[in-house]
Amino acid sequence: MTNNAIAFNAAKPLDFVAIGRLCIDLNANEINRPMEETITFTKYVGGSPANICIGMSRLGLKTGFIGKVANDQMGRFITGYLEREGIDASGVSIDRTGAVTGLAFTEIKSPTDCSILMYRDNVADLLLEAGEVPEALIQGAKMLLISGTALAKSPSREAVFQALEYAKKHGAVIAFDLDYRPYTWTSDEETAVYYNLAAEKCDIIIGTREEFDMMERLGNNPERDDHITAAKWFDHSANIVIIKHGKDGSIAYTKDGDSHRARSFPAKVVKTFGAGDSYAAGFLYGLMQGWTISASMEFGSAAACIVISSHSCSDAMPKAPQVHEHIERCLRGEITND
Ligand SMILES: Nc1ncnc2c1ncn2[C@@H]1O[C@H](COP(=O)(O)OP(=O)(O)O)[C@@H](O)[C@H]1O
Ligand SMILES: O=C(O)C[C@@H](O)[C@H](O)C(=O)COP(=O)(O)O
Repeated sequence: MTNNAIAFNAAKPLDFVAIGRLCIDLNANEINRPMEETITFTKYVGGSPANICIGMSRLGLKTGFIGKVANDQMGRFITGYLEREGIDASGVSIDRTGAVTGLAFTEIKSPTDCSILMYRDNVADLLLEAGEVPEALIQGAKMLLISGTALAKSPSREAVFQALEYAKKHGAVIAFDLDYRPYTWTSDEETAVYYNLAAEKCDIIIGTREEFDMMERLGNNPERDDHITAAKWFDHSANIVIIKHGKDGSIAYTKDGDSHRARSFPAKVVKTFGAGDSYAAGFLYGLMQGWTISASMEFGSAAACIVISSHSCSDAMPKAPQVHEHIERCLRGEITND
């Protein structure tokens, strides 16, 4: 059960470092209601790359984070949480300009009808500068994860490209979770340009069908064919491209011409957000254990299933035995859909 698609440098002390947004999720307590009627929320650390990093740490890996937080109670809540989770937060800078922490208010109208109301004016995470990216942290890491939202604005855009350069220089495997959030971007053309420029440098690219559509702008792939989508990236740096299809599962393509499908597991869904982050954490963890692509995808799908059956994203990230047990229980037919 080994994978030959990606080789990690075992001599490096840190398994995984992520760069990008650190935010707050305020998840509705009164579920199955529109936001207009929601009164109370529970606060969690959020932001897609933060969730993935927390997931990797919970699974037992040595992790670090590179980002920027507001110089206030929210910023300190985030860094305190990262440290308690065992994440090296030495790469997290503190804003000195009066910027604020991004907030994501989640609306849970039904298990399938969820949306997020984002407050992202003057947010600290997009102010991370290239000069604040610690080369030593990336040099010491087996894998770097980047996330698309950090490309939306300067200076965090340049910070991501700086991190990519350090990762290339020091031989870290680069994973890209597309994490496309339209509200952060101003033009479709600009979005596609920067996503494509970053993706060219990455070994592993993970995104939903819709996210890849945004990058292709349907130009050469009007049928939205997953294989055509993936093939393009093998002419650049990619070894693995994963296209996610929500409840319909996911498909991975590898540079050697193989493809692997993963089904989703049955779930008692509370809300759908957090699926992608937990899937990425579980999948990348599996790869780092040397598992096959299929076994890693199965593990990611089960981790996603656990998180969407819970109220939070970050706080619900499972430990490895919990994911294995979940797979066993699903295989025994003990967990069914709603
Ligand atoms: N309703 C669901 N039931 C069970 N698993 C799901 C469901 N939605 C998503 N998943 C799992 O999470 C993975 C990622 O979800 P997806 O919705 O494609 O990503 P994102 O959250 O980034 O939009 C899927 O491949 C699947 O394994
Ligand atoms: O990424 C954010 O800013 C919000 C997240 O913390 C949020 O909980 C979420 O949307 C998770 O995203 P997904 O895993 O892609 O569904």
